Amino acid sequence: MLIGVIADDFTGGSDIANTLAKGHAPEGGLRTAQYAGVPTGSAAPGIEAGVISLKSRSAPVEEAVTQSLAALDWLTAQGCEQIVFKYCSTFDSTDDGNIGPVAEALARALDCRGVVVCPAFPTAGRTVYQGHLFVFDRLLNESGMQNHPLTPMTDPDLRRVLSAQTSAGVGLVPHPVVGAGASALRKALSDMSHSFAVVDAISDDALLTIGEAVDGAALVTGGSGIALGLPRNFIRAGRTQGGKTPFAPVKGAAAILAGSCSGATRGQVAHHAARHPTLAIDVAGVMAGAVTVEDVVRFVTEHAGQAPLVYSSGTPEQVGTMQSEFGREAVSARLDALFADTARALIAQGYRRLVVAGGETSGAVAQAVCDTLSVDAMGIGPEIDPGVPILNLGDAPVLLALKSGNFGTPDFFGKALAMMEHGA
Ligand SMILES: Nc1ncnc2c1ncn2[C@@H]1O[C@H](COP(=O)(O)OP(=O)(O)O)[C@@H](O)[C@H]1O
Ligand SMILES: O=C(O)[C@@H](O)C(=O)COP(=O)(O)O
Repeated sequence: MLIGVIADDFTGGSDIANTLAKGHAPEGGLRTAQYAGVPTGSAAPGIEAGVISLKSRSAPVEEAVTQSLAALDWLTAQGCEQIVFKYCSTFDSTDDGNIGPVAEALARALDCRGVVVCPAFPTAGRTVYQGHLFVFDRLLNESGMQNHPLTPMTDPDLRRVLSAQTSAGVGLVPHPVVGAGASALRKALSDMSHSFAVVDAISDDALLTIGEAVDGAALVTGGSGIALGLPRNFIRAGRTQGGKTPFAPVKGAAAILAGSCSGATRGQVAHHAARHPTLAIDVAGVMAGAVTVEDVVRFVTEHAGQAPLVYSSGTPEQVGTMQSEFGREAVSARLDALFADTARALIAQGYRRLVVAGGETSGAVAQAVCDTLSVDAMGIGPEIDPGVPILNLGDAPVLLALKSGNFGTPDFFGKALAMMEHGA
């Protein structure tokens, strides 16, 4: 294995696995696998990039650090020469962490300084300029992310956000230096006295420059965009040939599960609900024990073949009401468990295609599917929308799409199921 990724959630893991598998034309990508948690055995032969997806984004700090270091150990044991710490392109974190503490622990373990911090993903509208994170034309704190149920982002200055999470120093490599090319950037990084360098990137060209500049660096951190230029370093050095991963479409029972409350998901829910059977979960009913897994599974199976959707997604006001009544963690834990148990039951009944919206939700569902099928590795298929590939699991196989809350066009759910059935 050449590149090892530690992703702080499952949608983020499939986002960067997609980037590594696709690579950049003309070279193509690496043979990539995504893992649900730290695998117990060794990687399958021939895997060149391994992405370990953790559920560490909103875990307690110590747990996030421990999980990440365990992931580092496994990836190092597989021979990885470069480690990427993948966090969200909207830098989702709390005041305590976990981006700062995890990045600091990895930098210490790998003895690195001037480590790149760059969540930019221009294709999805995320750019970094003068150390500030934009989502399309809005600063992060005005993008909707200030209302996130678990990790509200209220400051767009990444230096300030990261500095609040770690005692390690945070510097900036501004746009003009990146624009001057890979050698100038490499020099700026090696001259950096701080542990971390927030690096501006407002285009894919900037990400490719960063990729070239970090050739040989033991640790890089960022969103999925940071991986854009990494496969070609290994391909150009003759370490691998690169190319495209083959994919076999799957017919069979399908369902859509949405626990994300992000703006894009709520639009996708409205779009799909106007055309297909849809169950809006009564969140207070779930908390009171009045709405059960059996109710949800019954709804899905009664509408088999009609692309049924089950969602808990609510507006910031609805989320706020539930959280103040029942507690933030308690609501999330109950809903995540409801979706996971639903997925477990559906897979046991032979469902072959699941589309899931939301990072926490996807983590819970993908883990349940992996457990049910007794697998921990997922193959990477074609990209449905930027940052969201089809994943394949097990021998049958089962296909999954793990959609980040804010990704995808309004017709994403139907498009994902169609692509799973007919191919790209
Ligand atoms: N109606 C709701 N009220 C409160 N919390 C909710 C509601 N619906 C979902 N949640 C919780 O909000 C969190 C959304 O996070 P996530 O699944 O990561 O979505 P995103 O990708 O949009 O961040 C989940 O933990 C989910 O269980
Ligand atoms: O970088 C991104 O935006 C995504 O890969 C990601 O991490 C999404 O997280 P969720 O919004 O929680 O799904």
